[in-house]
Amino acid sequence: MQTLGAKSAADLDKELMSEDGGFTIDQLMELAGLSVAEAVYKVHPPSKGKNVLITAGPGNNGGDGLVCARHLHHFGYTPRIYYPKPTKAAIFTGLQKQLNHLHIPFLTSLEEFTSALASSDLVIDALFGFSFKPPVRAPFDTVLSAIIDSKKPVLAVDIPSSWDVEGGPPEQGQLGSEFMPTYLISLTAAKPCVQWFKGERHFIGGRFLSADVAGKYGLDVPPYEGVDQIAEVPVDVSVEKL
Ligand SMILES: NC(=O)C1=CN([C@@H]2O[C@H](COP(=O)(O)OP(=O)(O)OC[C@H]3O[C@@H](n4cnc5c(N)ncnc54)[C@H](O)[C@@H]3O)[C@@H](O)[C@H]2O)[C@@H](O)CC1
Ligand SMILES: [K+]
Repeated sequence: MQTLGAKSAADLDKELMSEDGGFTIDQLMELAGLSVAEAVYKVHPPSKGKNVLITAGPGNNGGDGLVCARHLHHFGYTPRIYYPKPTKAAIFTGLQKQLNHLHIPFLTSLEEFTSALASSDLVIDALFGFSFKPPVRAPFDTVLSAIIDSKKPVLAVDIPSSWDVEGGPPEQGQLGSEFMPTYLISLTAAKPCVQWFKGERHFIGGRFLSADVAGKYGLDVPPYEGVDQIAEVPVDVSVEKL
């Protein structure tokens, strides 16, 4: 599988959002969050349990989680969000307003989060993506530990939180070394750390890349079907870094 290394991923983002590329971050985040919600529907349709807990971090990975929560509501789920460090930039405050209008609860304390975790059917890990720098700092250390200890099924957004985009899980003994989400959705393209992913199912959400841009970065376009924003790809494959 071809994967985007840290530098290529950054270059691709820059290109997409350049004057010539024409995309905005709001658009890419919306597409990302929609892809995540579609992946939820594939791995865990509402008939398997509607309680989805979204854990959102302070950066754009967390923003993907917020967008996903909105779509999940419209897909018939009962999302709840733990967003302990809300970001003040307009894109995030706008998403929070949208969620408030839908009466989607933001859990306000660690106690509320812990209790919601116990009763959730699926957890969305939207804590950190490709800009994570170890080690995990408070309060997210407690959040990630609780998710791991809960043994609930987890769908990780873009990168399992605490993993390095190229290096994969942290060293033995560090928080996250034992973190193996059940499901993963890679956004735009898979990253090299997918070689350590041994969960059940892996999806790519990048059905907006032009053939020209995919070709320029050497990316294979996965087999998107129908109106799907996502395509499932095999787990446990060998990886080539672009
Ligand atoms: N083109 C893009 O840049 C897009 C990115 N998207 C998503 O955005 C992600 C990357 O977003 P960002 O670059 O904002 O960063 P991340 O969301 O990966 O994380 C960075 C944030 O986490 C904090 N942080 C980093 N290390 C930490 C640690 N050890 N303990 C506690 N906090 C820590 C930083 O202060 C920063 O607020 C991608 O993985 C993807 O999910 C999507 O929204 C779509 C478009
Ligand atoms: K994540």
